[in-house]
Amino acid sequence: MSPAWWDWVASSDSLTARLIAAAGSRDFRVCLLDQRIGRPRRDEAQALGLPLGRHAWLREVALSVAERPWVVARSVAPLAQLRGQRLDRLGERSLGSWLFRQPDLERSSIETTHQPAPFYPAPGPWGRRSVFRHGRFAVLVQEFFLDTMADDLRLPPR
Ligand SMILES: C=C(O[C@@H]1C=C(C(=O)O)C=C[C@H]1O)C(=O)O
Repeated sequence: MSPAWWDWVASSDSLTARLIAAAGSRDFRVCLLDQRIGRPRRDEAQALGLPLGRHAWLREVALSVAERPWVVARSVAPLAQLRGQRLDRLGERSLGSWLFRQPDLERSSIETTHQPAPFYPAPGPWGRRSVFRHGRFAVLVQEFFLDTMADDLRLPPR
């Protein structure tokens, strides 16, 4: 992995904050693609230790700069621990804006992939996923960096 991509893919602080900084004077927006209660994919359920077939909160967004999607993300949270967080009201506020306010937030190690986002038909060099935990709450966050971001920031191919 090139150092330029390592700075993005391996970063453990807020991706939203990094994208806003990289956007400079260009508009940044969280575009809500889908948010519902549904069944996670097998790999998502396994990452969360969730029994197969169990329902979860699913959220898909595109993090866009000047109307161009740079990152698409899909987050999965088991329903049982979703008491009181009211994440269904997030709308187009970043999930990170809530997560990184939690004082005891923990993040698992970050796994990477070259596979494109299964929920969004756009190519990109890297994807990553990690599990955030706050008390009993857990959310799997999967983020896919797109070629549009590489082009706009003149990042290397990988
Ligand atoms: C976890 C973060 O939140 C970002 C925002 C998301 C959302 O609004 O659904 C999902 C994944 C992240 O890219 C972050 O900013 O690091």
